Amino acid sequence: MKKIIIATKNKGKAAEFKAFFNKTGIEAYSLLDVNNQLPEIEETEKTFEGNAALKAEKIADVLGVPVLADDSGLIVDALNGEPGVYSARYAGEPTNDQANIDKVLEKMQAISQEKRTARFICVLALVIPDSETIFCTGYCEGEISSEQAGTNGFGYDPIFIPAGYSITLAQLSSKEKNKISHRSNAIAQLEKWLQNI
Ligand SMILES: O=c1nc[nH]c2c1ncn2[C@H]1C[C@H](O)[C@@H](COP(=O)(O)OP(=O)(O)OP(=O)(O)O)O1
Ligand SMILES: [Mg+2]
Repeated sequence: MKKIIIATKNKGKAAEFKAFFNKTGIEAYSLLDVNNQLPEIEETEKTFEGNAALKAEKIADVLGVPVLADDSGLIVDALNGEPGVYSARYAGEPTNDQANIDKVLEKMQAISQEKRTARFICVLALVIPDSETIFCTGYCEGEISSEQAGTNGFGYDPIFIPAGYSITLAQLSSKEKNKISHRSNAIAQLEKWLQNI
């Protein structure tokens, strides 16, 4: 495979995928780089797998080339798994990272630090025309901070302290985040598939 489209409009995700594919010699483009008229995709499924497949398949149908999609989110134990599959629109649409962070912190105000366990999940769907869809899943364990800190990364990074650290993902460099993130764990599995394609 020489070229892949990442079916995302999220700049933060696109940058993380490009950093990875740069090292493999596969050219990676996100939907932010593609000029074609592409359909708006409504994420109507109730699972990460469902939405990842939906995003990859719709774009692959139009472009006819290999497409990788990422559906990801934050799972907070004390919130019964919320925001989960609805992470991007937790505080409503259009997506607003700061409003989402504020909503999580607000709902967790009364929860003590030892009960603030959480994890990020990343489900990747790789669609290669005329072949079966491949799924890979990665996790990053950690906890929700009491206050937001840091400006790197995107999404919920400013309130997520990865296990074994005392600072948030948004206080780590992109290189450090990419060593431990749910996305890089999922990509590590994908790499094994890519070697055989
Ligand atoms: O590494 C991460 N660091 C912080 N937050 C993250 C991360 N990974 C996912 N998240 C959050 C962002 C968004 O609130 C939701 C993903 O939603 P999700 O629909 O998969 O992505 P999206 O709508 O931003 O872009 P797109 O669908 O075009 O790929 O989880
Ligand atoms: Mg989305």
